Amino acid sequence: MAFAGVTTLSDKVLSRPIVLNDTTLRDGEQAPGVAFTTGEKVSIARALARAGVVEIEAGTPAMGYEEVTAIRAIVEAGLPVTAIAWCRMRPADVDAAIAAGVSMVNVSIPSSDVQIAAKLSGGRAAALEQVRRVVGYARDKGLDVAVGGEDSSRADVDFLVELIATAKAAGARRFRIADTLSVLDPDASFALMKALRATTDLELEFHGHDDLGLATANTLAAIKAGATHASVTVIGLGERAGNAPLEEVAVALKQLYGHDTGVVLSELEHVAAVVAAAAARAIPLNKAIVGEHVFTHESGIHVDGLLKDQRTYQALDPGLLGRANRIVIGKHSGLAAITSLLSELQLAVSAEEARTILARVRKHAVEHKGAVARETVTAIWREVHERSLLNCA
Ligand SMILES: CC(=O)SCCNC(=O)CCNC(=O)[C@H](O)C(C)(C)COP(=O)(O)OP(=O)(O)OC[C@H]1O[C@@H](n2cnc3c(N)ncnc32)[C@H](O)[C@@H]1OP(=O)(O)O
Ligand SMILES: O=C(O)CCC(=O)C(=O)O
Repeated sequence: MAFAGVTTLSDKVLSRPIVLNDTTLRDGEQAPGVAFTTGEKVSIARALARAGVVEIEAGTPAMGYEEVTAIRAIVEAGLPVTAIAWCRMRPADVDAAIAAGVSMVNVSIPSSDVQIAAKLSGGRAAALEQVRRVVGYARDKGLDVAVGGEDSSRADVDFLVELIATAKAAGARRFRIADTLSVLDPDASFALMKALRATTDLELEFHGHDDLGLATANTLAAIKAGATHASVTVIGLGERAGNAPLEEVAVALKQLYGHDTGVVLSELEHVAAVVAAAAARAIPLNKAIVGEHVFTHESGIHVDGLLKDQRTYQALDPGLLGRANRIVIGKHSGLAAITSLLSELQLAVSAEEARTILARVRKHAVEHKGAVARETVTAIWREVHERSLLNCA
């Protein structure tokens, strides 16, 4: 069966590698009330590695001994991932990252004037000096360095260009453009990334938040404009409304643009379950890609179409994700769904009986709020069928 995608990017854009940096264990854990044990952190890292994720932001060593120990346990698990530690722009944070055993740090610097004024002393010039000093310090210690531009989307663009150039001159390999407060839409994400891409050959990572429900769209736009890396979290776990979900970005890149990030799409449901359990968060039934209901159909017109040709109402192949279509019976069912189910159950039904059964099914769905179980449909069929046999006798 062929499932149609809409390819809007040229092969040239897609042929470069796009790396997803999963920050479930850092920004994801910053979600209110979420607190992973060391065991849970290692299990999540394992599930991510099994899913083909090659970079993870493993935590914030400056938090102290427990966090350093957890990050070290991930590093020592020997997984095929680069574990990155998140640090403030301070040598002491870099020392804590070294104690955690990582080979790469993301050292973060406030980049908007409002954050620089509130969180650092000395203004833009001091921020640039701090980048020179701390990036240089980390490089001298043998670490790979990414610089995180916190609140980049509210920063003055000329200053951002200066910050990126300073990071590069100090030895950083990557700069992260963070839409910390979700002030961008996809057009603005594209324009910002394109403008910055034109100024540097550093790796550029886009870090999108979902306060307006635009994190995935913004991330895709930034990738189209030249981002080499994208921050993601499993089920979008993260500060406030969360981050761009790993499963959405990986599947959208594959489905829309045919781009393979190396993420094993059939593992996404499992990794989502591992993270949801550790975070004590339920996955919404309609959560894109991994929600229980995203391949479930009830409406009569849709089910009739699907029974005739799956392409009518299914663009994303559930098989790509190791999942399958499901049809449920409910208030919105039509005759095609009812007769198809009864035929599958090998229960004979006349056209008139099917109409009566459908009316009873609808009433049951309204009275009991929810899909109507097969056993209930069978019981309704029995009553209706026996009554029509009696009427014929
Ligand atoms: C947008 C983001 O996601 S940013 C990442 C947020 N992550 C976290 O906060 C992780 C969890 N945080 C923590 O455990 C603690 O806040 C710690 C261990 C990091 C720091 O704890 P504390 O020393 O008690 O400081 P506290 O949290 O009260 O304040 C943060 C300090 O870091 C400073 N700071 C904030 N960002 C940066 C930065 N990028 N570079 C340097 N300093 C910074 C603040 O100005 C403040 O400094 P001050 O204490 O001199 O006023
Ligand atoms: O500075 C960074 O590394 C980004 C931090 C972050 O999580 C954010 O800004 O949303």
